[in-house]
Amino acid sequence: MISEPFLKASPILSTLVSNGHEGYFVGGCVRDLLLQKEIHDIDIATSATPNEVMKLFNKVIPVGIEHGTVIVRHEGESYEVTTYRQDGEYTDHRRPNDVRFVTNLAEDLRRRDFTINALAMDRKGRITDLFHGQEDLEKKLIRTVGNPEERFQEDALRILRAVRFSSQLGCTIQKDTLEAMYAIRSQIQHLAIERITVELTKLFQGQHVAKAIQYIIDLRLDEQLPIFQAGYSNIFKDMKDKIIPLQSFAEVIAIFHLLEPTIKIHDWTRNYKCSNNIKNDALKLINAYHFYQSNGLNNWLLYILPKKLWAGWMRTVFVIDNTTIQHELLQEISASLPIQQRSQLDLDGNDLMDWFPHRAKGKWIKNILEEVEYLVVTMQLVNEKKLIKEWVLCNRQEPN
Ligand SMILES: Nc1ccn([C@@H]2O[C@H](COP(=O)(O)OP(=O)(O)OP(=O)(O)O)[C@@H](O)[C@H]2O)c(=O)n1
Ligand SMILES: [Mg+2]
Repeated sequence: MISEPFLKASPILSTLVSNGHEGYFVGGCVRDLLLQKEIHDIDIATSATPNEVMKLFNKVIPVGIEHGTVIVRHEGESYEVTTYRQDGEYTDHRRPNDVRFVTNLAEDLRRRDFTINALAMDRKGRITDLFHGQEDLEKKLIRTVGNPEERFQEDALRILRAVRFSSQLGCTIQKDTLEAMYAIRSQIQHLAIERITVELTKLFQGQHVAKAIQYIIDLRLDEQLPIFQAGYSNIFKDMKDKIIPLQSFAEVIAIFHLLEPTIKIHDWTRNYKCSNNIKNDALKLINAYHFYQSNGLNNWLLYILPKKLWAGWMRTVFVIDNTTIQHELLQEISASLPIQQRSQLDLDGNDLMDWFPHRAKGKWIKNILEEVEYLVVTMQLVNEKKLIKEWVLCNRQEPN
């Protein structure tokens, strides 16, 4: 029953227990174990106070003592060990205002969002399930622990989490939970945007993303999100029947933009506070998509599209055009490219200045380099300095 990552973490529970405290694996890791899904992080709940936890373990990082969380490092892994607690209200929509430590597991589980996330497991693999979480997992049902309105008022991110879990697990959202989500939905506007972006990323990665998008439309959740708020309800509706699981938020943005070209990539990345990596990847996906639209699959496309974006680009083309592109074809074209990057060109700025000694440095150098690069990549010119020189001297006597 207990799988490898739990075995690796179980000495932490043993240390807690042998020192007179309680310790359990809790939340998402127990849910994912029961679903036989890959476990990414293991969280531990304990009756020990943060100070007690810090005394018991050698390597600790006090990340959020006021919220009861200490990271314990063990055999190269990090584990969040959190004292049993009840959250106060989240008036800033990021963290609870105050946290009250409690002494028993039941009270800690009661403050959690959904029954499927309110499961605990001891080091022997025995499950504590006070709210029929296992039954709901089997029925694939998302249901809040206790009063749904209270749970969503405490943290409106849970509204998006419910939809995200429906995408990841294929769950249906229980009726009362769904009604509360609809009633409380305007609170989403006050959430920190970074938290929303994380949820949307996970939502689009889920195998059942189409189901999640239907919930977004039915509950009109998009009206609470940046940009969509301004009345772009077409975007989710347009993608509903075509969407497939996406890997990165760059693909999500690229698809949003292709469905609503009046909104630029940088509007999405600014509003959703994306990293430069996401922004650059989204721009590359879009450039490659437009180039493909006008020219089809050719050398230049493969030259401008980094290999790490191939899969995302193929998904983008599939969602927008319903066209499947064979990976082997991309592989074949890429392998046949005469150069992979500008530095492999048998020409640089110094060559050009030698060939045109009377011309002042200027934009013409960049223009010729780009032109030659395109000709070489598309096999219209051989990548040999002698031949490139001939071409340049014949064709580019006039500065441009
Ligand atoms: N707004 C939230 C966020 C988290 N939790 C509780 O804290 C646990 C851990 O939170 P987190 O790691 O953020 O989510 P997971 O459910 O573990 O999902 P993931 O697989 O994305 O980590 C959840 O299972 C849930 O019990 C909650 O009640 N309310
Ligand atoms: Mg987790």
